[in-house]
Amino acid sequence: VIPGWFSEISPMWPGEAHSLKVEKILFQGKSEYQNVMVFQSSTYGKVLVLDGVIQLTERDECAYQEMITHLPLCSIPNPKKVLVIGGGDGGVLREVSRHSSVEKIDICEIDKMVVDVSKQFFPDIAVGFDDPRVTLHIGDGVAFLKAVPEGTYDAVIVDSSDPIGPAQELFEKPFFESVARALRPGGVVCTQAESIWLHMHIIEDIVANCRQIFKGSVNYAWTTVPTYPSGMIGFMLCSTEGPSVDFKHPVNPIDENDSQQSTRPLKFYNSEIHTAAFCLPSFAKRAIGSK
Ligand SMILES: NCCCCCc1nc2ccccc2[nH]1
Repeated sequence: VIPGWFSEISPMWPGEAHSLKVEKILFQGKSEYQNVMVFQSSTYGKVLVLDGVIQLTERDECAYQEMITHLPLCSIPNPKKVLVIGGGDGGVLREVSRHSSVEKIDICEIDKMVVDVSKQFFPDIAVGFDDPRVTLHIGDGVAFLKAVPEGTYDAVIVDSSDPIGPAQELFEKPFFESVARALRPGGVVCTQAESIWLHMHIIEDIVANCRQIFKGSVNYAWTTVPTYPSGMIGFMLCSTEGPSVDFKHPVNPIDENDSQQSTRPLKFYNSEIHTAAFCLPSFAKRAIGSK
């Protein structure tokens, strides 16, 4: 351990560790589910850490939040009802609320401490909770989805941490089946789907499960996030049987004159990077291969 530095050491990425210079530790706590820490970094703003794993930094969270939200929502013509599983920091809610067609946003986050800490230390991210369309449920997303009537949502966004910890079940087949049941025909899901550099086997298993469960499109996309291990993270984009969805070509662009564009313009997402996100290096195309 180097004094004044935080290193992200984990058995999920053996032999490597991204480090950030620490100015000051702002919060340390233990919730029912995990250790929670916030620190002021020297160059990436404030940082949220759960069980020693970096979840977001103020400087690069836009890349993750904007892509995980707009890749699905810009791929269908008129999203009305959206469910967020995880996402307790509020960043996905902030991005979903840019879509004026959306009438209802449900969010199910298991750890209340994540919500409270985000509101206290990351107000520009937790601003998402202020939207009147949002209903917050504190609980397990697996149980929440079992109680949801069939065909309720146009889109589900699974903004989870990694498979080791509270989010483990969100990477397993039964959960994907319950997501498919909760979506309307031609509905879409976007999940946090790890890195092709670190977790290709996990991704292959997820893709195989999704190909069995989602009879529409199944695509892997990715974005760069400097403070995530390997500097990138991927997304699984799937649609249910019904009106076809071409994830690679946004049919529902963010309307430029939407209220937030003037006060809070998009920092990362645009329609070109939407399409580019689905381009994969050859080793990943071979392993994931979509027709
Ligand atoms: N090693 C990559 C981790 C990716 C984390 C993404 C993430 N981490 C979260 C924590 C709380 C709420 C929503 C979150 N979304």
